[in-house]
Amino acid sequence: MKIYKSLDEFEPLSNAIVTIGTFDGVHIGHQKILSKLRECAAERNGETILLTFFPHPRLIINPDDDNLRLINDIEEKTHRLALSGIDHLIITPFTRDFSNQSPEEYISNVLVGRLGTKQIVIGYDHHFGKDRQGSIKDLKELADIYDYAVEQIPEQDIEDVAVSSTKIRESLIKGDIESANKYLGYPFELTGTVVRGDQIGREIGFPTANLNVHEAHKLIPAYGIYAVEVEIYANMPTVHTGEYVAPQPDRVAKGMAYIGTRPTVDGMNRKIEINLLDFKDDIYSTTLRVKFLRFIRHDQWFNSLETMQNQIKEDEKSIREYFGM
Ligand SMILES: Cc1cc2nc3c(=O)[nH]c(=O)nc-3n(C[C@H](O)[C@H](O)[C@H](O)COP(=O)(O)O)c2cc1C
Ligand SMILES: Nc1ncnc2c1ncn2[C@@H]1O[C@H](COP(=O)(O)OP(=O)(O)O)[C@@H](O)[C@H]1O
Repeated sequence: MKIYKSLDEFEPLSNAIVTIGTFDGVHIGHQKILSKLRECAAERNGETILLTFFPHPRLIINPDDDNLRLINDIEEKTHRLALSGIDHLIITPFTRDFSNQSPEEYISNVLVGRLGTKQIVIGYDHHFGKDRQGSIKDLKELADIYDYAVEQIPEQDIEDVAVSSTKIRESLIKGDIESANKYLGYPFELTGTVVRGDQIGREIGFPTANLNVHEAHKLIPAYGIYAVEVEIYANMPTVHTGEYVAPQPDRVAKGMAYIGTRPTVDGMNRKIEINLLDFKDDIYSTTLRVKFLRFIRHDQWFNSLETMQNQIKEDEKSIREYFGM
């Protein structure tokens, strides 16, 4: 997969098969659309393009909107799209100028002029251009003039996307990781940098890497303890222009993740902390990609560090059992 960080970097193709959208989650609903895209490209001997936006359009149109909760950060999404077999991924900044184009300007400048679209694979509810005035009707009306075909994604497939997104969000918020992962088709992930905490962890025999999640708008699962698999990257490259190279973790480990406010130590802010099993190295400043596999229990207040420590030992037992360790 080739990555472009703006439309300006892209040379129009002679046979572009295009879809457009945010694809947050790249879940099983999205997968169906992406396989449709690949099928269309195979039939026409074309190349697939996915046009997506970063930052998320809602943040540009509504900068005060604090309700956006993303299932993927941009690196996670890119990785998932690469696995889905997309040929060209264009991640274009969603600016006001971009969004102010009329529907026809958008079709002629972007779809035809910039991409070389020969077929657009899109849902009946897709809107584009100034004030979202453009619709699939405009795409169909202008198809002959601009010489491209429109493949409408069946309504049921669009419905499946909405259902999957909703189920994933609701499941994560409840801590139902198994359901979320079923709808994602892969384990839900958090990616972040290891920062310093209060150094209490090592005192109680459970050092915990404190995770500073990269994406400020990322959806964080329910407070509680989880069985996780962790990829450790000394340097995780950020998404850049050119051929996508999947980042290779320097190490992988299994562990227990804690999400909560640490009521036992009078914590105030939400923390995400990971204790890795059978591990004892300094990993400050590394990047962790944490894959959530199972919910173990809710966050709790304990009347002493010792009672909490005993409970954490029980958590460790359950998690080792889960992993068969
Ligand atoms: C498996 C696990 C379970 C935990 N459960 C709780 C809990 O139920 N209540 C709580 O207040 N803190 C809980 N913690 C968080 C600890 O309070 C925290 O790791 C400790 O204060 C160390 O913080 P530090 O990394 O900033 O030093 C848990 C941590 C782990 C690793
Ligand atoms: N098994 C382990 N799991 C997680 N972190 C570990 C482990 N062993 C050593 N460490 C290191 O210890 C740090 C966590 O220790 P801790 O006392 O909890 O300090 P802090 O409060 O700064 O997180 C981690 O950031 C990591 O560098």
